[in-house]
Amino acid sequence: MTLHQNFINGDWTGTEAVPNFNPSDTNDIVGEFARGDANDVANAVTAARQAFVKWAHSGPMERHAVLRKASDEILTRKEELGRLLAREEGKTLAEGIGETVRAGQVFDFFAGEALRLAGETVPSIRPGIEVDITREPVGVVGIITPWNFPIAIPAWKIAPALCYGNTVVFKPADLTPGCAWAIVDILKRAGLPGGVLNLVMGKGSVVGQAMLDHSGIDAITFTGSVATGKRVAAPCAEQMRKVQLEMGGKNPLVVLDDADLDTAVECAVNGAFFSTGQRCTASSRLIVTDGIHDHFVKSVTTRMKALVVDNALKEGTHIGPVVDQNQFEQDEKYIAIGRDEGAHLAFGGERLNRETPGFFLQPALFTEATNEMRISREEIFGPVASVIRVGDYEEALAVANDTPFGLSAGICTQSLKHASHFKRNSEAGMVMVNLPTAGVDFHVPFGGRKGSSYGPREQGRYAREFYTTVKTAYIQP
Ligand SMILES: NC(=O)C1=CN([C@@H]2O[C@H](COP(=O)(O)OP(=O)(O)OC[C@H]3O[C@@H](n4cnc5c(N)ncnc54)[C@H](OP(=O)(O)O)[C@@H]3O)[C@@H](O)[C@H]2O)C=CC1
Ligand SMILES: O=C(O)CCC(=O)C(=O)O
Repeated sequence: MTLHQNFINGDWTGTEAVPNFNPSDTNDIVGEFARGDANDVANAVTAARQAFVKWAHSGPMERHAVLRKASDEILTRKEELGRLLAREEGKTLAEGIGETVRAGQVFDFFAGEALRLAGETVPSIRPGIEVDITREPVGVVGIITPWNFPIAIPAWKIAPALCYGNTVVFKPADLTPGCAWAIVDILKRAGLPGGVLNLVMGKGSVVGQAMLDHSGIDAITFTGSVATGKRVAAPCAEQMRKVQLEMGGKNPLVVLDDADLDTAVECAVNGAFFSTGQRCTASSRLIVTDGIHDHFVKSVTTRMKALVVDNALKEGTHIGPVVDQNQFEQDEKYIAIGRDEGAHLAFGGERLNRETPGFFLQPALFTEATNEMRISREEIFGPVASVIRVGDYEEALAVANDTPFGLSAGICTQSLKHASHFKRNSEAGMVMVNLPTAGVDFHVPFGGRKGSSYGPREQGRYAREFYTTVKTAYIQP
């Protein structure tokens, strides 16, 4: 089996390798991937610092060309890369291809942005002086990504980093190195100079920690759990470097009496269970008013019974496996906690046996849940959702906002008054009306409030707030 090596200073390197398993079929080894260490991180940082001198001053056309070529190749190979994604992460093939397309679109967007770099000239308050405001790259950016969007999240961090003239040390999740390796290989062949993008695969506790400890990294962008996010933030504050954290969610979907039932059910099922519920934007709290509650629960349950949970690569599968044994145990643990707390397991929650040995879990729906229960407050990150019954819109809004998180929030209603009020008063970074809480556009800001996010927004033009630093120059000609 081919060894997929790390990529440092323009060279493939590394001999120690570990197999990467398919969560739909643990007999299937996706590939052998190198595991780096602190020494590799040090070499990658040195290479990135050296390459920064030139890349920071590269012209917009050079950056545009590389990003554009990468986009073209990702889109051309979307079936193959989507299959790799589904095989290593467990999303269905359709979801894997969809995410690959999203990654291609992100590179295309930032290829365009590279041609739109601009500054401002403003008159000074002092006569005869000119003031220029320009943006410069931050330097060497450390990128640490999770397993749940193994091609889209690396894309929406790497593309803006390169677009704005930064160089990169990239550590993907240990569970999903295949997509990360493919993106780096594509960018190398797209003409990126050596050292501009360095890939160090391996464990967070080793490679990620070495990145946090290395003073040669100027900024760190991270997506993952709250616990790790806090570990990333602390040394960044200590060393006064820029940090951007995208973490968990406990996203509410409010369903009001006047909602269109079919729309509400689709939003709930898609938001809560698609991608096996492994999305930080998943709707894990379904907050439903009294009048529609019983119809809603019945219809969601009926819809859940029709979901096919099976091998991610099999045609007809709606829900793939949980990503690995650890996550499976976490999901099972929370299902037990929900029962112990007194919520009613209305459907699902059991392990499923399929033709291939994988981590298949029947999506679970709790009813009679309260917002105080741990299943309503802590991120489970699996196909588990709870229905919380409320009396009216005001109570629904209060419950929706009563959470340590604030990433995405949704409402299903036909009332413009309630939709507008919710849009204004929801304490979340993203609000959806008659749409699932998960599934976002690639060209607009992504991020949340409270415990969900820290630092500037990701994606779209707003990404430049993190990947650039502003310089104000005063000139007396
Ligand atoms: N909100 C979100 O988007 C996501 C949330 N999660 C949540 O996190 C839980 C655990 O998933 P997991 O992937 O382990 O999430 P983590 O937060 O542990 O991992 C995210 C990334 O951080 C790395 N990392 C881990 N420890 C350190 C460290 N000490 N220093 C620097 N980097 C580190 C990981 O490396 P490694 O390769 O070793 O994992 C991975 O690349 C999930 O059950 C879920 O609740 C997970 C993924 C995404
Ligand atoms: O819902 C989406 O489209 C994106 C979700 C995401 O980025 C995440 O789960 O980390």
